[in-house]
Amino acid sequence: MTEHANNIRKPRAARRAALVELFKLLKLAPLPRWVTPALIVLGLASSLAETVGITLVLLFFYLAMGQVELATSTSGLLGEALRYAVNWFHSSTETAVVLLFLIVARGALSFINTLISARVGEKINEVARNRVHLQYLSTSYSFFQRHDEAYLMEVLGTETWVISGAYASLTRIIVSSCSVFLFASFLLALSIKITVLAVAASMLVSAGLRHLSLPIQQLGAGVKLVHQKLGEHMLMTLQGMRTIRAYGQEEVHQRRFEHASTQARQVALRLARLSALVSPLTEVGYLAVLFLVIAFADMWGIGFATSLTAVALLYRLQPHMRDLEGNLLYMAQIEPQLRSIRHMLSTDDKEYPKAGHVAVAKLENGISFRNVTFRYDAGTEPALLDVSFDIPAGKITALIGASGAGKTTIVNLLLRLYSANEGVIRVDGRSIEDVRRTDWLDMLAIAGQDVDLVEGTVIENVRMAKNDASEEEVRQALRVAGISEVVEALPHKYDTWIGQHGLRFSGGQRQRLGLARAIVRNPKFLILDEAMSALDLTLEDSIRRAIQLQFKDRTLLLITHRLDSVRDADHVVCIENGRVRAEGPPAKVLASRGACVTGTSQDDVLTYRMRNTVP
Ligand SMILES: Nc1ncnc2c1ncn2[C@@H]1O[C@H](COP(=O)(O)OP(=O)(O)OP(=O)(O)O)[C@@H](O)[C@H]1O
Repeated sequence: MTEHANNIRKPRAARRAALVELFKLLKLAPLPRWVTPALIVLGLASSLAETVGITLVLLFFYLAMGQVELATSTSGLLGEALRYAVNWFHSSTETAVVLLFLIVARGALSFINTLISARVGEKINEVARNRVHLQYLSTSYSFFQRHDEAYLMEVLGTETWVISGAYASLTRIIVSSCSVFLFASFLLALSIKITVLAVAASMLVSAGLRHLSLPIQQLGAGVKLVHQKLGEHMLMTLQGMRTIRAYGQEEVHQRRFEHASTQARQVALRLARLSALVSPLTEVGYLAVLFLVIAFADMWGIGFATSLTAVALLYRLQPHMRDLEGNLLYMAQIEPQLRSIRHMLSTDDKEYPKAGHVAVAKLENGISFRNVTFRYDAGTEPALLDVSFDIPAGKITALIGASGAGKTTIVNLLLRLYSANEGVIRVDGRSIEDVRRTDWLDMLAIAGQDVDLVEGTVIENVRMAKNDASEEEVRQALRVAGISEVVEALPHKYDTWIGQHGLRFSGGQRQRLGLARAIVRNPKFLILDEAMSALDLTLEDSIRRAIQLQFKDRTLLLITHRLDSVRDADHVVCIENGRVRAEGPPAKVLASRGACVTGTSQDDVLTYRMRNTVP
């Protein structure tokens, strides 16, 4: 599903919103106080060098042609300045040297400006990227259930890069505005009439050009959506490679990808076409202003030298106006991206797991669920309803029940991926929400039927549970999980690359790697959620016994469909349709009829396994 957070604003509102979003994002990496004034001063200095340069170019030509009187006949304040300059520069060579100096100075100023802007922009990018990543790791787990993976990838992987572009654009807007201001001042110093005419005509051109804003901005939002769609297809191909090939769906997926890819090209092309129009249209518009000024200057009887200076100033003003228009349009275009980064970073609309404050280091009495009700989504049927049961410390508790009964939901609550809507879960008598989350998670480990192996080596995967585990600890954990011989026989042993999702290993081998990961943590509370469902019964028996031996006197929660495992347990809890059906010693629970028994018969085990081992 594609996220639709892209309501289009009016261009002016979008530009303003983009600037507001950018200023809010700039707070992420507070800028040194000198940055903005320095950028403005540099912008002004560079524009001053340019405007003075233009005046000197004219003087250079007048001197070279031996027509110094043209310089002195220029009107207004600029005329005064030229008359003053004539006293300083006696030859065109002297003027050329100063001109060269001004050109070099302008280049140096613009270089420094770009460097500062890039440095600040990249810093903000980095901080924003890190913050978004941290946000992903720290918000509630349900946040991810509500958001599209491709959208999350797009925001973190692509959109955070936009901020430096936005900042560069902002600095260009500052510099161009400084230039426009200085050029306008020089023009004003030359002739008020010409300035009024040029400003009025320029405003008309600018207003016309802004008509391009809305379509460009809409296409900007469109680019964001098609990129996201393309991302979804990429993820589907990479994550579903095995299924796609098993069902011969390559052609269908290629067709869908190509369709999304074509859409991406078309939208990008339309955007490029419109954006490309900005520059020539601006040029034509401002050239029209220039001709208008020439015509009116002639009509008003303004002298040649004054008209020529005005034309030179207006001509050089053009690129700055183009730059200003282009950057304002770019701001409108990237507003949706800036908005989604800010949305992702905002903390007001998100929930965070409670950190808890009570320190815990051991589990002495056990865990109790009391009248716990939990819904994954508000308004839906509860996955657990008024559930009360105990997991005694230092004992093996088997959690049984038919598929969909609510067993994994109980584990999810224990892992604090979610919080109960009603009721309370207690750890040694204290609410699990009050217990310090990090302490609690340090005490437990989980292995499940779906093993979340990550791309990396065997040893890296096992060490995910304990970063500083020694090689000996890893070896021992692999031994208890019954996988050490398999790993030792591999050419690269512990450094074997396990491939995407561990697909270089069989399902049962993957589960045993997951078990080794849980074991290496040496937890006080071990949860095995059908962690051996892909193993043959003999192997499962021997590993289970090895684990029980290693974790003797620790708290074990086994979610299983195996009758033998249930019989071996000290305590059994049977869940049916989100409610506790029975609880007590194995003999008592297994004697009850219904879901508790059908969920654990050997026949069920086989049916279950056949179902789960189909590729
Ligand atoms: N992330 C989720 N969002 C919404 N509903 C969910 C989610 N996970 C599970 N459910 C629903 O909650 C109910 C209990 O699911 P749960 O995974 O706890 O069952 P289970 O007993 O572990 O099943 P199984 O033995 O098949 O793994 C089911 O109706 C399931 O559809």
